[in-house]
Amino acid sequence: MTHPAQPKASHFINGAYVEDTAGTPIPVIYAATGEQIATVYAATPAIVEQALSTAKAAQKAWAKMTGTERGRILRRAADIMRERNHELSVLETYDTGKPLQETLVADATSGADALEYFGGLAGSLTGEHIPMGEDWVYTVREALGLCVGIGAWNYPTQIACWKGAPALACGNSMVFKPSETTPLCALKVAEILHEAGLPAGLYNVIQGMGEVGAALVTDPRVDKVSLTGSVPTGKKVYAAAAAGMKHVTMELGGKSPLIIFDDADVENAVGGAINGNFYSSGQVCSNGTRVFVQKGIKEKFLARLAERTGAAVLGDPQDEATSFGPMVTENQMNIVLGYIEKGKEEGARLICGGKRADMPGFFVEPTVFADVTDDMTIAREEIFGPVMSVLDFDTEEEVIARANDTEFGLSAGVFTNDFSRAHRVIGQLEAGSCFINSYNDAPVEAPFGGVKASGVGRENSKEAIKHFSQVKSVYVRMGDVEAAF
Ligand SMILES: NC(=O)c1ccc[n+]([C@@H]2O[C@H](COP(=O)([O-])OP(=O)(O)OC[C@H]3O[C@@H](n4cnc5c(N)ncnc54)[C@H](O)[C@@H]3O)[C@@H](O)[C@H]2O)c1
Ligand SMILES: NCCCC=O
Repeated sequence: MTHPAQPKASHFINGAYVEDTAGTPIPVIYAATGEQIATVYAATPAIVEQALSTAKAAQKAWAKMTGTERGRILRRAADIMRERNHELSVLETYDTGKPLQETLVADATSGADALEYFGGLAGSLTGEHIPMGEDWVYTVREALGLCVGIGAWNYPTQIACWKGAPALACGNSMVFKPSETTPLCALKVAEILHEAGLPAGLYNVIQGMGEVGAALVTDPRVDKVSLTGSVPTGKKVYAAAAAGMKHVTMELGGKSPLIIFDDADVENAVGGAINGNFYSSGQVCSNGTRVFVQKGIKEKFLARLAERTGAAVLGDPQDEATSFGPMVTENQMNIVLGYIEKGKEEGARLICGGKRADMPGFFVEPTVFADVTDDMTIAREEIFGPVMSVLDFDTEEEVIARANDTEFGLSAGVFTNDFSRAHRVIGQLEAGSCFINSYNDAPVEAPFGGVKASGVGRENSKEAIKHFSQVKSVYVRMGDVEAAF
């Protein structure tokens, strides 16, 4: 019998599902059991062409509609997503393995927030009037044209919406390629947008691996590329986009610092460290995986952390009582287990976890290492799994320098009851998305993105509008034109 997660077809183009079984088959594996639950096919060159030409053709009429008309469709799509939250969350759980307890509150709901927020902004995208004596300049905020979105596998619904909603609000069209690991959820986003009244051709989803992504990025009809992925992929995609002088947004990886001072509320700091390391089984780009703890509270912090981590419920992700799911794939599990072995070999002290869980599926126990030093592999490389490194520090000055000593700069957090110190420290941290006495909040109203190797541009908030539109300026002369001859 066909699994309920099997989509009607692999691609969604020009307002309808499209299949082309000549493409490479992509198995969809449910991470909690290892069972194949669906198959999609990578886009053939014919499918890539169909998606790009349809998106190119549809965009101009969409940009001519008023922002209010465009926004109404996005807000309708948000309402449908909220009505279907349970069904979409179950699918997200099949796609990623993340527990339903999480997907019910963090995925379709976050996608709906983006559609609602950018739908609300669409009618207010105006230019300005600049007086120049009796002459004047006016500016117009215009769409970029045809945008490509390429997604990572940890938040397939959210990424499809975080890119699609601002792109469409500004009058662009989009071809979105989900990660080949989680190809299912973006198709539902496309289906819902069209059900809400989006004209055909404006939001298309095609499947495939890196080659399909590369074919999209290098196509001369494409005006903008927004990638969520790793730093190595980001470097390739950014270079390819630059060759065609395209706009980019790069949402990439991180190895973010979370700094806990002696005066912090220990219970809150432990909660922040758990949210910043074990949510989505550690598969979150902004995770604060280098937890710097001031020596005075180190042992108290570790004891409470081990106790609370021991309360994680590993199990069937579709059971709402489960609070901790598997790694997305067997490969990702093996990468994470490899890092855990490295941590042990390099002399970090294992506080809890440290191995594959004894159950079916790709589960790795939530793992905490203490006495981690800055040079250890687990403190330098992005693991993208449930492995927390706890490092000691003495002074504020020292911890700021060590926190910044990385190529990455996505996020950073500080826990302290001294608010002058909190702002002083955050002000010196090289990171794009920061937290004080909290960790990993990502509301649509706040800009999200990194500095240094972690990325270029911002998603969410009014900032995202700047990255999906451009400004035309028009000088208007009211008098005669003077010329030299
Ligand atoms: N900053 C953020 O917002 C954010 C959010 C989620 C994940 N991430 C990062 O994503 C990474 C994990 O996701 P992943 O393993 O799917 O990343 P990845 O870099 O392997 O792949 C990302 C996407 O890029 C595509 N791709 C690969 N090569 C390409 C090429 N040459 N041209 C065009 N597209 C290409 C892949 O098919 C996939 O869809 C982590 O590093 C994580 O930190 C960042
Ligand atoms: N909820 C924000 C997740 C973004 C990165 O993985």
